[in-house]
This record gives sequence, structure tokens and C-alpha cells, in this order.
Amino acid sequence: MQLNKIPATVVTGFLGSGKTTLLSNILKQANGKRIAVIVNEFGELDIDADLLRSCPLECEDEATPESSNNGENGVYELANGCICCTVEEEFLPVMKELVARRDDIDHILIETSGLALPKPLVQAFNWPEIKAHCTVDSVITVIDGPAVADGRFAHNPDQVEQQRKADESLDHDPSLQELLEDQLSSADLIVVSKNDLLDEATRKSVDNTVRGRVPEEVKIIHVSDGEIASELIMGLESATEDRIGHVHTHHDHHHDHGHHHKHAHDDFDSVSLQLGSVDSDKLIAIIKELIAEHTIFRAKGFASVADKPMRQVIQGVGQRIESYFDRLWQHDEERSSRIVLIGKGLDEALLLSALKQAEIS
Ligand SMILES: Nc1nc2c(ncn2[C@@H]2O[C@H](COP(=O)(O)OP(=O)(O)OP(=O)(O)O)[C@@H](O)[C@H]2O)c(=O)[nH]1
Repeated sequence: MQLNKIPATVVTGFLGSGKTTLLSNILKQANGKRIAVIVNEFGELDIDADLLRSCPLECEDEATPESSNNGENGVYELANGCICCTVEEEFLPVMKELVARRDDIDHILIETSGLALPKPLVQAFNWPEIKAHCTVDSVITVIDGPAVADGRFAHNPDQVEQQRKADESLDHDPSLQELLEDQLSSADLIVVSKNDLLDEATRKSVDNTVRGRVPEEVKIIHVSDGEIASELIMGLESATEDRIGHVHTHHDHHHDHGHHHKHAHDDFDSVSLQLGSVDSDKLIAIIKELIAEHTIFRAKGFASVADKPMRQVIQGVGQRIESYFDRLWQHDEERSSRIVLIGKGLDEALLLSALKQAEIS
């Protein structure tokens, strides 16, 4: 029996940065390599897992994309929330299951939620049950190029400041900048996504922002639509768990106060809204308005568009909204629209009543 450890790649990065897009491209290149995927989402819908599961994995043919059973098509979902807070309850059991199946697995890909800190997750690889069988091949931090260029993280904290003033209990909340820095500080490799949306000058300024926050030896790669050769991402043999103890993050001290355990995502809200069939144009227009009026970082979901046999995927990051039809609605599936909004200070009832105006009665 082989005693090599199973390599695990941890993909981290803010909401909407392009983690799922990157992963689905890597899965398409699997080429017989048996890859188990662990997905953790902050919102209440398993949208990423659903999208990844419908990726054609050549090595598996019996999978039905509709089933949400864990392990289906090699995709494991962790309960929603945040992987860094549920390492013991959620992550460890899944890892044990994968270790038990180790002869069937060549590589593990882990997509953390956009608000997760990679450090606690990487530290879990030093637990004896995991350490004996798995190693962190690398931590890849996906950076949303246009969002960083717009100053959403590093230069333009106005929105966050307003939010702080509005609620004094947020005094000790880490800003988006801290989240960016913490996701960067654990990285073995940085992927700046959405390269297609960056011109030369903007790309340089993004690189400068990133460079100032990572050690020199950490490479920065620019990627469009997740298109990258999997060899550049897998097999890096970084053994990140060996150095993670020395990585300093903004959130380290919080874990020392037993009674006041503050996490990066404590002041983020996620609301999950269900609608019937909708007028798609109207729905998208309303989401755009809501994003303009509220602090919403991410909108995503599926729409049941009246008269269309296919399900529509809606993806909103900042002001940009994309939509496409991904598959037919199944006969045994309830047609409905489900949208997750993630942001700060969100009023669920208000958002729902706004979105309901897109419903076709
Ligand atoms: N133009 C462009 N859009 C991209 C690129 N990569 C991702 N996107 C789009 O950005 C949106 C978010 O991408 P995802 O891959 O879902 O991002 P994520 O990091 O998984 O998002 P969360 O699940 O919120 O953490 C989608 O609409 C993608 O199509 C890119 O390179 N170029």
C-alpha cells in the first residue's frame, strides 16, 4: 500500500472572486485523476456545490446532478456557515471519510466560503488523524482583480466605516481589508481573477496591492474565466501546514478569548429568498437596484423563468450581474427561484418584497 499522503488544495478568496469558476475548470482537466471536492458556502443555498456537481467528471458516469447526497459525483458539502468555525464538527468527519476511501482519491480540492479564514483550516491538517494521511498541497487565494482595482478592499473602506458608525457593537469588526490580508497571508499562490476585465495599468495596480501583502516568493498568476493548466495549481507540494503556525493574521487574538469569539463574518448577513417563477429581466433589474441601495457584496441563485424549460443561474458580484441557463428543470423538481444575498445590515422582509415584484402571478 502506498503511504504517500493525499494532497489537498485549499482555494480561498472573497465572495464572488471566482473560486467556483476556477475549480470547475480544474475538474474539467481531471483527465482520470480522481478528485474529491469539499465545498463550504456562506449562504444558505448550496449553489456552488450544485454547479460543481454538474461539471462533467470523466471518471464518474453514474452521478445524477440533481441529487444533493454528500459525496455524489465526488462533491462533498459542508453544512452552510463558515468552514473556519466548524472545522471540528464539519470538516474533520468529511476528511475522515475521505481518508477511509484514500485508495480511490488522488487529490482533494477544498473551496472555502468567501468569508472564511484559511488558517484554522490549514491548522486542522496538523491533527494526527489527518496529518498521517493528508497534506496541504497549497493554499490558493483568488483575488477579484476588478474589485481590488475599485478599491473595495484596500483603498476605499467608506462603506465599512459607515456601517461601523451605524452600529457601535461592530467596534472590533475586521474590515474587508483585514479579510483580504488574512486570506493573502496564508497563500502559497495568488490567482488574480477576471484578467479579461483588467487593462494593463489596472492589472499593475492590483499586483502592487497584492505584492505589498505577500512574501516575495509567492507567485501571482492572472487568470480569465478560471482557465489555467491544472499543473500550475496542483502538485505544488507546499506542505502549508508546516508553516501555518508562523503566519500572523488579524484574527489570531480573537481565538484566545474564550468568551468573546469573534469571527471574520460575524457582521455579514446572508439572506436566502424564495420566489415563484419570475420575469427574468425584471428580477435582474431589481437585484441591480438592491445592490446599489444596500451593502450587498454577492447575489446568486437560480431563477425559474416563466415559459423557459431551463433553469437560469444568476450571479452578481458588485455591480456586475451575469445570467445564463444551465440545465433543464427536472420533472420531479419543484420549479422555483431562489436567491441568496450576502452583505451587511440586510433586511430580509424588505428585500423579499422588492424581489417579489419580479414574480409572474
Ligand atoms: N469576466 C469574468 N468573470 C468571471 C471570471 N471568473 C469568475 N467570473 C464571474 O464572477 C462571478 C463569481 O464567480 P464564482 O466562481 O462563482 O466566485 P466564487 O468565488 O465561487 O463566489 P462565492 O461562492 O460567492 O464565494 C460569476 O458570475 C463568474 O462567472 C473571470 O475571469 N472573468
